[in-house]
Amino acid sequence: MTVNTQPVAERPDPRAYGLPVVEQDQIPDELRSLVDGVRNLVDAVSNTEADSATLAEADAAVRALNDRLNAARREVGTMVRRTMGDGTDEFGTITNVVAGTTNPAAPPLDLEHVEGGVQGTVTLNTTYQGPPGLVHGGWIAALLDQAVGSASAVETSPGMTAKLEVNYRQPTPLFTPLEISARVRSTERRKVYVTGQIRAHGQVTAEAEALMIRIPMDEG
Ligand SMILES: CCCCC/C=C\C/C=C\C/C=C\C/C=C\CCCC(=O)SCCNC(=O)CCNC(=O)[C@H](O)C(C)(C)COP(=O)(O)OP(=O)(O)OC[C@H]1O[C@@H](n2cnc3c(N)ncnc32)[C@H](O)[C@@H]1OP(=O)(O)O
Repeated sequence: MTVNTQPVAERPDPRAYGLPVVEQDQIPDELRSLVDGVRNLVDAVSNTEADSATLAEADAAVRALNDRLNAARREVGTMVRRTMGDGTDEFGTITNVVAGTTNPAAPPLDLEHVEGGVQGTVTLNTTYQGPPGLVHGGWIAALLDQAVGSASAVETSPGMTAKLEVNYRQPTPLFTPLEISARVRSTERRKVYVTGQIRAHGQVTAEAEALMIRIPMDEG
């Protein structure tokens, strides 16, 4: 295996690309709590059988909140910097749909840097449902895409997914802790070959092979 782990200083700084950066630990607790509340709200709305009066009241309240929150919006492309458990810094798009800190549509997934890649656990509710009681295949691919991208970013430097092949081995259940992992297998110039897995109850339900292309360092 050829893995060229690069020091943090050699990784691209989003500011060089004109993107604003927010520090993860400066995101207000109130916003984190709101994100969690809205995530639960999406689940509640998706599944509610409340009466019309209750629905109308909820609709008006949500519309009023939208107006208030939209009065102060972040720039599209805002990045968040977080320091991982092992001291390495990682940049992510703040609203990333799979792992964005401020995105209520993102499942509560935290990928930690481990030897050779990343791993994390997530439990998905009906927001992510495809077949009855099971995770949607597109979301399985999205979780794996995020994991392989993150593994490549922490082991080498950030890049774009050029190719992602997903093998669906077993149905992936909702309401079950899913172990997500990804490892860099080899690198060749800007090409990074990564594999990823999702496990439920210790059994692989889906696996991926991906090719990431690292962002060129001399641009910005
Ligand atoms: C955007 C810049 C912001 C910078 C901010 C700084 C830090 C940010 C930190 C992290 C944030 C960045 C991303 C993380 C966010 C989310 C992660 C989730 C992952 C995704 O959700 S991401 C979206 C889906 N993804 C796409 O939307 C890609 C569309 N696509 C392209 O943007 C280009 O297509 C690209 C970039 C892939 C390559 O373009 P390119 O011009 O840079 O590279 P080039 O063509 O020179 O190829 C170089 C070598 O890769 C080989 N190669 C290229 N493509 C190949 C392929 N498909 N199959 C087999 N080999 C391939 C060539 O054959 C050559 O190989 P060789 O070295 O052997 O000659």
